[in-house]
Amino acid sequence: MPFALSTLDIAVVAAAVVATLLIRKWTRPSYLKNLAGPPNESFATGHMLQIYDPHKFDFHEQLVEQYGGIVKVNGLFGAEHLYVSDPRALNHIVMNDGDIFDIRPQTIALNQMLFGKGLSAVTGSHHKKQRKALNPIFSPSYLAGLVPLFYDVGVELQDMFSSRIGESQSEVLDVLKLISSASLELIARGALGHSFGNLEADAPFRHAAKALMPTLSEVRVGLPLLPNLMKIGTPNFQRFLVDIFPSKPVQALKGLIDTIQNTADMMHGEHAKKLKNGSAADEKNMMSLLFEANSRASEKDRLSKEEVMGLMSLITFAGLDSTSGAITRILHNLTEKPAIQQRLRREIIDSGIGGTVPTSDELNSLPYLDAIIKETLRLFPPLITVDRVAIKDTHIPLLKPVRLNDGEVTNSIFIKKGTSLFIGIATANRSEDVWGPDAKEFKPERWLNSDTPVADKDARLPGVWSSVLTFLGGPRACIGYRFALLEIKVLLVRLIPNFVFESSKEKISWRLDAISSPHVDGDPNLSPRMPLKVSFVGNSTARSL
Ligand code: HEM
Repeated sequence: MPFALSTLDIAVVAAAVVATLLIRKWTRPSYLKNLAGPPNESFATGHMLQIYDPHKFDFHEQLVEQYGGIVKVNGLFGAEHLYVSDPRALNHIVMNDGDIFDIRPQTIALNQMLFGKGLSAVTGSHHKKQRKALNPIFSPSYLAGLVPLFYDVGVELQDMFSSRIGESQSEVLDVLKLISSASLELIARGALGHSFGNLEADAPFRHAAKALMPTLSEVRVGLPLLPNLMKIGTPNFQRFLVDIFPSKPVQALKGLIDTIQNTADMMHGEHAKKLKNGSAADEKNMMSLLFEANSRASEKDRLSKEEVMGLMSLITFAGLDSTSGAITRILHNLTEKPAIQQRLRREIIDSGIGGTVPTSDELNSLPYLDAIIKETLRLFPPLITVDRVAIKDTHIPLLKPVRLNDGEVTNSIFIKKGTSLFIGIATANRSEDVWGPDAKEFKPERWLNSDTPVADKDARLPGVWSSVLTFLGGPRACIGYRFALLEIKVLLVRLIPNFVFESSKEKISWRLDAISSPHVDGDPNLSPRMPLKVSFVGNSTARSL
């Protein structure tokens, strides 16, 4: 008789996993009981529903305002976590003790399930090996050579805007949709050496890319159980469990993962073929260089096929919604501040940059554009928190002492191995201790006078870029931040001098999911959208700028 599991069997396994978790939590005394934090409202969900509530950034801000730069919050079934935004503590967690605070097993399991064995699903020496292999292809000099390729996509995007507006001179367009297709094509051509055709071509991978984040939002509640469930049986058995799991979003996710993995497999095949027939060296894209270097690497440094495929999928998805969301956020912000939009347009037009293929130095020579990007990404980081777990006991110092529940004031906290924490990227980026009393205001000018306009040098954040935490810092800093900045600049340099962006009648709210995305208020559809009124910059306007 073939082996088969009923829904009841699955429920029993899930209940056993939950019971094990509960017993572990109940029998372990809390060493954090003296640290202040909000009262626990639910034993089952702790503060997780508030922390992950995509509409409640207020909760994050209140944590910091009420309890300070390090706060105890509750996780599922009585678990305790820390929420950290104190700059000195963050320097330790992200930089000095960067190897002690790594990604949590849940997150690693999820990343591995989605993208395979790329950077964000590996730790320790595997992680170091992959970073070493990727550093050359994310270097400023290599990326500078990709600008013409980025520029071609920028021109295609501009054409797409123009054709949509057509004769009418102005039209409400879903700006996010257009920018996302440009972003995907830009990663495909620049990073993967592949093209999904013109920006509007229909491709299964395009659908998967668009659907992944909304589908993940639907299954998010079950994700903390993932690492335990992934320990059950062989990969084939786990696959079987997923196949029979009676849930529409889980089945949708399975289909998306298959598309992602099949596409990575297909691209791996294309590159391996080019390497074999000697044409890889003629290609100008990041993966060709990686394949070539990997073929020459010593056995100890060489990446396996599984790792390379994992990296291809990860790079595509890590760079997609984050960067297209960032560009869309910049445009949204500019609709609310027409004078700033006008001043930016004038800077780009007067510089003459963008009419022909710019160099990366030219793109970096526009101070107001730079300031707007920095200020938008500081105030609105696409990832508002990331999570970590301490893999050793350690102490972390604080810039601002906190008062413990017993009344004592302390300027350092002991952290025990196994403690999970949230790094408050957005709360640190908006901290008055770091940026001064106007920290929460949108003021691009603050960047015109200084590269690091912090109020207190000791309060500098450990960010890899401009002392903001948006791309994190330390061993797990975003490896693609220069790619993202170049992409943002190339696309804005094509769009801003040619189009005026204004609000449409629809009200937009940003959902703070794993990656923030814009949604139309009252829209029952979970898919993100950003309708904006877009008009041609008239000749008279251009002259008057
Ligand atoms: C505005 C755009 C972007 C933002 C805000 C952003 C932000 C981040 C952050 C905060 C992390 C750390 C996540 C963690 O450790 O939990 C990260 C990691 C990563 N990012 Fe980005 N990213 C952006 C664009 C890109 C692009 C364009 C690429 C690739 C082309 C990319 C590739 C990666 C990769 C591979 C990692 C994993 C690094 C590691 O674990 O060592 N990102 N990113």
